[in-house]
Amino acid sequence: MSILSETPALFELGLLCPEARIEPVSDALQALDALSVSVEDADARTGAEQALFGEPGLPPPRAGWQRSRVCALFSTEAAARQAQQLLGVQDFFAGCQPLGITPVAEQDWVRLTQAQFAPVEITAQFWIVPSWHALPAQAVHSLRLDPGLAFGTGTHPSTRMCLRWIAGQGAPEGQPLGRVLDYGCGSGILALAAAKFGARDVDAVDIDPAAVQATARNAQANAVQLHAGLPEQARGEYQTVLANILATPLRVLAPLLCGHLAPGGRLVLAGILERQAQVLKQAYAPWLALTVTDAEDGWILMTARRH
Ligand SMILES: C[S@@+](CC[C@H](N)C(=O)[O-])C[C@H]1O[C@@H](n2cnc3c(N)ncnc32)[C@H](O)[C@@H]1O
Repeated sequence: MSILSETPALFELGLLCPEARIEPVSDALQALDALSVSVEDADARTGAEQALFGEPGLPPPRAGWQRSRVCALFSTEAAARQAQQLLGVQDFFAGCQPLGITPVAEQDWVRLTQAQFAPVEITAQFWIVPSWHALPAQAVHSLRLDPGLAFGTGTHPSTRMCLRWIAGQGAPEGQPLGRVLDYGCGSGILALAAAKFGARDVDAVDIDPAAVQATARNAQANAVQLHAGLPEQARGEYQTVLANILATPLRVLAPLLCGHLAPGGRLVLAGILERQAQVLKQAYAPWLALTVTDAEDGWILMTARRH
């Protein structure tokens, strides 16, 4: 298979739907054996384009746009045409409009997807590298991580800042990480990095069971020893507590995270926007004094030592 050959392999049914119809129409398309259903802003790249904001790790605030283009892929033209006919007679289709059925050239989806993920440079010597890429020649330290269901491939500024902080502990001015807790581990990327940079015992926890599984798989792929589990599996005191979540959960988690810090231990928080620094400082003030120690693209890293 080539990345783009001329053979039409699939058929795309396009529909224009108002926001209130997106969910029932998408559900019906899936029930009609669509191979995939995607939703886009029908007014994208026009003056009427609407932004849907969601902080990383959280779903967007709404199911779709005022006018959404819903695209469903079918394996045959007949299946796409039948789906269009069946949808056309449903009550919930009122206000929707078919945009037509178009053949989609056969593509090598795997290669196309892989091509979008390149190695990520954390420091000149520390790289996050997808499994299908060769290691960059200058990579002294590396983690093998593929994009998956759990957050954390090193492309987000918050993750990168945490990774830089961890890598800095391996530098001459750094300090041993000791026992490490990665709270909200996602793919396990911070826990894996901590293990690579000398942590002696690593616990990685997340409320999402898919993240726990991904962390265990990624640990195996990187030949790293760690304990992945749900939050209640964080036990006792740690010399390093890492939490890249978001400002609101981090505020709520202040007593819990500080309760896990050993005397002299260090707390590293990320997932925080510049304007949220003060709120976080106040929330943690009863236990320790957070300071901003790194910043990238409007996101900040906050760290503190427990006395
Ligand atoms: C932004 S991702 C960070 C993933 C990874 N640690 C990184 O640095 O890229 C945040 C993770 O925290 C998890 N999470 C959110 N709220 C949580 C909570 N209250 N307790 C534990 N994990 C939580 C989410 O499921 C998600 O996997």
